[in-house]
Amino acid sequence: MAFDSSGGKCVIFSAPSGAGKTTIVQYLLGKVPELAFSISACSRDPRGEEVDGQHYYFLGVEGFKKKIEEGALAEWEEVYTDTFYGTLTSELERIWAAGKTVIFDVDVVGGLNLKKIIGKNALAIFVQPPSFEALENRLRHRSTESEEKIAMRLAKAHIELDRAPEFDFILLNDELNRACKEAEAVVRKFISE
Ligand SMILES: Nc1ncnc2c1ncn2[C@@H]1O[C@H](COP(=O)(O)OP(=O)(O)OP(=O)(O)O)[C@@H](O)[C@H]1O
Ligand SMILES: Nc1nc2c(ncn2[C@@H]2O[C@H](COP(=O)(O)O)[C@@H](O)[C@H]2O)c(=O)[nH]1
Repeated sequence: MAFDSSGGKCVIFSAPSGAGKTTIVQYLLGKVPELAFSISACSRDPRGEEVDGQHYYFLGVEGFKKKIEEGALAEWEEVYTDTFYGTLTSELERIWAAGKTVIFDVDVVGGLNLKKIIGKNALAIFVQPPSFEALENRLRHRSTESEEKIAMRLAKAHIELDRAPEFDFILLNDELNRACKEAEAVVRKFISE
């Protein structure tokens, strides 16, 4: 579906699974009131404490495919086999209508697609883990995925790490507090420009 990408600003956080983008995005939402989170649609079931309409719109596979048919998604992807994720155009419109800057937590291909769609109104940030070993440890210690899913995410991470130079800014997430402060400074500057 075509939509007016000049309606407001966007900050996109992308990274391989486990790099820490959700942690940093949640920190920013607590610190920068001009930001509002783009709640993605997805086809998977809620995990742990996740709430429908807060963490994701949990549509199931059929519900998600219906949104594709309706042209309701600005971008979407089958991020892992049989699991669809995407950005509803209505989310962007809702947030921009409220006069806020959209903040995204999306995978690397989704982030680059959004950067292309939104153009100069987007700041695309790649969250870089300090090493591949650190990424693997973070994913394991989070204890949310099966071994099979961890292996799938790590295989994808190899390809995603090579795409870091295509982003506007590479944020090293070594020490979390330092990385959050740096992210906050970069985002505040972008919003004020
Ligand atoms: N700088 C850091 N040092 C150590 N642990 C961290 C750091 N940043 C995040 N973590 C931890 O690493 C794990 C992965 O972080 P997070 O869930 O934010 O990653 P993600 O990139 O959003 O992954 P996904 O794409 O799967 O949602 C979490 O348990 C988080 O607490
Ligand atoms: N292309 C998109 N990717 C998205 C979107 N929302 C989330 N994601 C990414 O999917 C994976 C898996 O997430 P998880 O919650 O199952 O761990 C992760 O990399 C997310 O960032 C989206 O709208 N579009």
